[in-house]
Amino acid sequence: MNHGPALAPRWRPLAAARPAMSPAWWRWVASRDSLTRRLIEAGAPRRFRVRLLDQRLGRPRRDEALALGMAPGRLAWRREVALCLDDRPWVMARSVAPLHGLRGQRLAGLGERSLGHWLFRQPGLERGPIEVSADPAPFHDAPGPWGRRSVLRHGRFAVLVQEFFLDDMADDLALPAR
Ligand SMILES: C=C(O[C@@H]1C=C(C(=O)O)C=C[C@H]1O)C(=O)O
Repeated sequence: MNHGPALAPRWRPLAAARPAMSPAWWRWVASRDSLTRRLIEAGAPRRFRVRLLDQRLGRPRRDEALALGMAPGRLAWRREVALCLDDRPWVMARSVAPLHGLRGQRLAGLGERSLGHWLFRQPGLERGPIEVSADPAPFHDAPGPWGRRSVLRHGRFAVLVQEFFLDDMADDLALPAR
């Protein structure tokens, strides 16, 4: 699902996006607990599944490196997934973790298990500020109302999680367009 270099999304603080956001979408975009869990609950009885699209070591995009405070030339672990309900993608997610924090972590073995499922069981997990974009995912061409990103940390481990909600999710849950 990679379409080569795409424009970086323009990110704004969550609060700046609020006036343009419906209360229904605000509840999704501003939530700070596990999105995986929320999708499973909201999607029931549909079956939740993580579809692994790409997972490899590589350089972060420039905007990603900046968000993580890492030098852009350094290697990071990158993972792109579609979070699906009954095989319909509802959210496209791309996660980027600097390699130097990865010691002892077993992310490569995650496969089609949810990153959030593992992450939110880690003690002392902290989530940084959420930023929002109305631009489409730069790694996938399905349209959607909102994207968001934040850095999650525990100990030396940091991961930038970027999640783009798709129009199909809005349709299935009868959410407003924005
Ligand atoms: C960060 C979470 O994990 C979700 C699962 C992901 C994965 O498996 O790669 C990526 C982004 C998430 O939305 C979460 O559940 O909040």
